[in-house]
Amino acid sequence: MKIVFIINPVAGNGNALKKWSHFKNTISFPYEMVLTHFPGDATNLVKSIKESGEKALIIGFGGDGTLREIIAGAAGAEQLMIGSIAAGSGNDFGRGFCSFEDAVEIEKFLKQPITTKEDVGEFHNGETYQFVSSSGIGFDAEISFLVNRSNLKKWLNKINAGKLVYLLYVIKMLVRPKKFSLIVEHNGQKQIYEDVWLATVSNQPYFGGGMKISPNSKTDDGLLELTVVHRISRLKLLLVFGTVFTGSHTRFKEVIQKSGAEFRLTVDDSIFRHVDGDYAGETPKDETVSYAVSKKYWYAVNIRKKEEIK
Ligand SMILES: Nc1ncnc2c1ncn2[C@@H]1O[C@H](COP(=O)(O)OP(=O)(O)OP(=O)(O)O)[C@@H](O)[C@H]1O
Repeated sequence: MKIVFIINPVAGNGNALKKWSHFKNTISFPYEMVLTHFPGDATNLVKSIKESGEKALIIGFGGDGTLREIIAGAAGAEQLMIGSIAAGSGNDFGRGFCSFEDAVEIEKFLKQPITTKEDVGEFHNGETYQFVSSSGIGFDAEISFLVNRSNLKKWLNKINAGKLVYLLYVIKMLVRPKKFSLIVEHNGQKQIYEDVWLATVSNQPYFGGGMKISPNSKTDDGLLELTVVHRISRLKLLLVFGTVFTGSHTRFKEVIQKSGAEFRLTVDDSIFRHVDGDYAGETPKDETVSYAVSKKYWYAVNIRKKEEIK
């Protein structure tokens, strides 16, 4: 079996490359490494490994966007195992799935490779978008968009305070929110929510660098969870924001959670959208977008017992 590291040199605002330059000196097994050159490159790289039919352990060296692209390329291939070394900014992938700590852990895994068959979410809107952790519209997506293109993020990352930037944009957005009406079609029922701040569809609990937005999500149950936050005052939203790190925000009546294999969402305005924290355009006004579990699975490295991961 070949081992391929895919390194996103811009992940973690360039810290991934620095981390790799140290990490590679600790590897004592044969491997291949490849750098990504542009957004979407990781998907193409993995697709070409998939087409070769060769058995491989692919280790994403980056953040959530890198892992999403790798898994989009690997989905459906039984001969590919996917692992990661957290080298991005938020690194929620490693909170919901297994992530290698160091080269020694990879070596241990290679002696007895155990994998878990995992879900991937997808939605269609002109093209198909895959998401591994979550995809959302509204407040959170607009913040992701602003955070990711922020010079402040780069500067704060240099002093290891990158997470602060998220909080700063939450405050900025509270002053000028763009709320919307949302129609949710789910399990044969249709519900309308007014004054919606955000709607997020999750495959795993974590989002936004450690926020437990969807505490009941499981990565291999064939289900996705929808979280809607609506009809809430700015002050209470801040309170809810403070509880999302522990997952206790779900007790507020303004936070709706539903579980299912498919959600059809329609909004009354053009609203910012993200996939795994990366900007993914705007969801169109009055056009229904279906979010569902893909028919294709992927195989995650399982370096602990399943009970310990969940
Ligand atoms: N060579 C490259 N140049 C520019 N962008 C790239 C390149 N390679 C990959 N990308 C893009 O970089 C984006 C950001 O990467 P990634 O999400 O892994 O890091 P991050 O944003 O720092 O971490 P996190 O998502 O965990 O906060 C990815 O969505 C990917 O499309």
